[in-house]
Amino acid sequence: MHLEFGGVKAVDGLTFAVNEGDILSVIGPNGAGKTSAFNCITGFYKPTGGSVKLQGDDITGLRPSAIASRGVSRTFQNLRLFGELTVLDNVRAGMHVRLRQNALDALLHTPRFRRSEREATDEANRWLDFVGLRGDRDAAARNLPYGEQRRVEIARALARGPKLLLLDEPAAGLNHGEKVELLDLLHRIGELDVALVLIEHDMGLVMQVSRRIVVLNFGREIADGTPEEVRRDPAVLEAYLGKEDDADDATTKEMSHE
Ligand SMILES: Nc1ncnc2c1ncn2[C@@H]1O[C@H](COP(=O)(O)OP(=O)(O)OP(=O)(O)O)[C@@H](O)[C@H]1O
Repeated sequence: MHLEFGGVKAVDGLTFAVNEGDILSVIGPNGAGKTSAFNCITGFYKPTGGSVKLQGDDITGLRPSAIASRGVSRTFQNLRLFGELTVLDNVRAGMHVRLRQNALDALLHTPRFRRSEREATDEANRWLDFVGLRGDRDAAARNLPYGEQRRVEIARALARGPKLLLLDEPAAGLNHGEKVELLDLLHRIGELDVALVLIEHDMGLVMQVSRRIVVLNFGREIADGTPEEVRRDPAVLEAYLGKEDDADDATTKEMSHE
């Protein structure tokens, strides 16, 4: 995949494949092109080269809503909940992509519509249980603490029933306890029929949760391997430390404390 803004190569030849049950992290220094890659996959940007395939179908350059309805869900680096809506409504909003309710049923509040609304509420509650939400589900989303809002965002993305789930810096802004809970949640998502891709700066979390890691630097893929392989890769050490000759231990420490 390639993406250029003017002369800037934001993504310069990234290739990876993920399968259901995979947990893949995309890491790299600030500005490496991670979010740009997510934006290409989800249709927010149109790649200037290459292609994005979902279960064999070419989805390159489709509109974000078309890509979402084919089973690609994401969260954002900065939360994008509907702040005025309740927590439950935020998650139910995620589900309408696939419920395809009939407008006439909705207008007339037919029994079929009421039943489908009840089922949607039950399912939204199950996803909120799954992500471990503790806060009030009938409160406006913006009134929840930050860490809880992040859980709601993940619940909303899961409620869409994705085949591919992209989480952009899910640990950002979380405290230690919340990160421990996130790690557990990510492992449980890994047991669903979902291909999970994370962008994450918290190297402790990345090393513990990922089955595979792709490393980007200046838009280029410089490594792709298991956490152990990537941790020892000289090109990765150089990208993070700016030089190659440091002892492994120093780098490992640096990466895990970022
Ligand atoms: N809309 C845009 N217009 C022009 N340049 C952009 C745009 N979005 C990103 N870039 C540039 O593309 C490059 C990659 O940015 P990107 O945000 O994808 O990096 P990142 O790896 O996600 O960084 P971070 O870890 O800081 O979020 C950077 O040089 C950035 O300045």
